[in-house]
Amino acid sequence: MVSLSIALTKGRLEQQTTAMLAKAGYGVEKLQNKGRALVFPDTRKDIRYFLVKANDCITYVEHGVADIGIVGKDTLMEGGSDYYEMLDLGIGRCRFICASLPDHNPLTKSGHIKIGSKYPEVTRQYFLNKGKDVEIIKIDGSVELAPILGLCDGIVDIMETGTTLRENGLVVYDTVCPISARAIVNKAAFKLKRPEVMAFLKDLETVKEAENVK
Ligand SMILES: Nc1ncnc2c1ncn2[C@@H]1O[C@H](COP(=O)(O)OP(=O)(O)OP(=O)(O)O)[C@@H](O)[C@H]1O
Ligand SMILES: O=P(O)(O)OC[C@H]1O[C@H](OP(=O)(O)OP(=O)(O)O)[C@H](O)[C@@H]1O
Repeated sequence: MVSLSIALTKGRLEQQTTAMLAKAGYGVEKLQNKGRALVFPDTRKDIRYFLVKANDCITYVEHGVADIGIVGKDTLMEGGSDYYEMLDLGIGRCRFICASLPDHNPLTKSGHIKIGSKYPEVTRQYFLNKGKDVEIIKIDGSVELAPILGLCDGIVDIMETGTTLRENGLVVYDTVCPISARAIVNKAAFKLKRPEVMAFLKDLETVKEAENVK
């Protein structure tokens, strides 16, 4: 049996995660040159990686199929809690923002407001803390469209470069919180495979610190 199983989030985090693993000395060539395969043995260490959607990364870790998962803080904030969040990797940096059309600040609008988001729990918590009477409309993508078409008074979404908001004429009214990728660990694996888990996290932390020094 392999010593560690690691679930990696596919998509935007994939390339930065594999680059970090390569810098840490892991054998991720198969991940870097993949076709449609989903499971990848490390070519140097007793590790296997698999690529999953962000929400599924948490599920695999919670069920112990993955000992470790690499996933965005946005996904962790939205659901699941049966794992240990061990390390901020400092990659996949972006932020949650509240945005809308110019002169349509949902934060200063009185009474009932409608907010569109892919992240209903993050949105609920954010507006609850602000004491607003909010109705959340769950949207699965192209969230910026919703206030433009009048579906809602504003959105809570991820912003990285700001290009999507700008090109759609929306403005940021507030930053909810910063986001970056985290390493999460299965609770049983943390006890039963502690030396392997800690060695892996230490290797990634060393790369993160070296990058910060640059
Ligand atoms: N500009 C960005 N937009 C969205 N996510 C980003 C961005 N920059 C970094 N991320 C991080 O990358 C993770 C994966 O995002 P990605 O868009 O690839 O997958 P997704 O949210 O499942 O979307 P899709 O359903 O389009 O595949 C996010 O959860 C977030 O932590
Ligand atoms: O600030 P920017 O650099 O423009 O990035 C932010 C955009 O990227 C994400 O969408 P994504 O591309 O994942 O597509 P989606 O709308 O289908 O979620 C996010 O929801 C924003 O729309």
